[in-house]
Amino acid sequence: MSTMLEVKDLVVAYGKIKAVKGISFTVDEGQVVSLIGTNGAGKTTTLRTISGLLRPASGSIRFQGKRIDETPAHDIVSLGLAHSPEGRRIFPRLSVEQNLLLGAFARRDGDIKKDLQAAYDLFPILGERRAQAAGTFSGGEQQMLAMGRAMMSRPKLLMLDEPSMGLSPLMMKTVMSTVTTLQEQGTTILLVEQNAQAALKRASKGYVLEVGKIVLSGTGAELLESDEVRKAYLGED
Ligand SMILES: Nc1ncnc2c1ncn2[C@@H]1O[C@H](COP(=O)(O)OP(=O)(O)OP(=O)(O)O)[C@@H](O)[C@H]1O
Repeated sequence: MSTMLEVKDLVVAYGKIKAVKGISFTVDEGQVVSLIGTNGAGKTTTLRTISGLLRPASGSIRFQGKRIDETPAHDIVSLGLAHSPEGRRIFPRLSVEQNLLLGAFARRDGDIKKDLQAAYDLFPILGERRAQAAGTFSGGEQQMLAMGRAMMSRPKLLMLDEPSMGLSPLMMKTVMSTVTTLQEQGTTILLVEQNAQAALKRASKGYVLEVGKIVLSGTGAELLESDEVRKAYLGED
């Protein structure tokens, strides 16, 4: 299995405050890798840095062997790395379809219609409501839209920032089972979650982030069984 993403000794700071304090991890092709941690652990900061929206203070990020830590964000999308952000960040006044098309901005080929259909196959509600203003969608529907939009760039690696946040258990199940579907279709996934159970169940590999440092790693199953994870993240005594 080849390494798709390699993050090495990554440090990210906001002014004098270090939010990420020297983390290293890898994502292999075809895997779902989960990064879990509580509020403020540095999960979003890590994803935003990989996407090129923030610059590291030190360390390196390689995507398919190529360093990307100085590459502009739009070029990173073109290389095949997409980010579905926390809080979804959809465009509320635009229609569902217009939002999806924005996800294809970096594409130059002519298959965009086919990919729209693939997004509608993945989440039928997006197709049924393609002309509806996205701002009128529920939280779960907006999450589906954000994932569909990220898939429109045909990513090799999809990064999902807390897709389960604020969703009903049923909606969460739908969104999470899509993670498995996308993996089966050949997409590699880096999943950031506070919901350790949902994220680790699906993960080939997981990392636990605490105040900017990786404190534990292992297979998803190993982490779900570990006492530390059970106590801190699954609320067990
Ligand atoms: N723009 C910013 N300016 C200053 N500090 C920031 C900024 N964004 C995040 N931080 C700080 O960096 C740390 C890591 O934040 P980050 O959002 O990466 O955590 P997180 O693990 O994604 O948390 P959450 O699950 O709450 O989203 C926190 O202490 C946060 O307050």
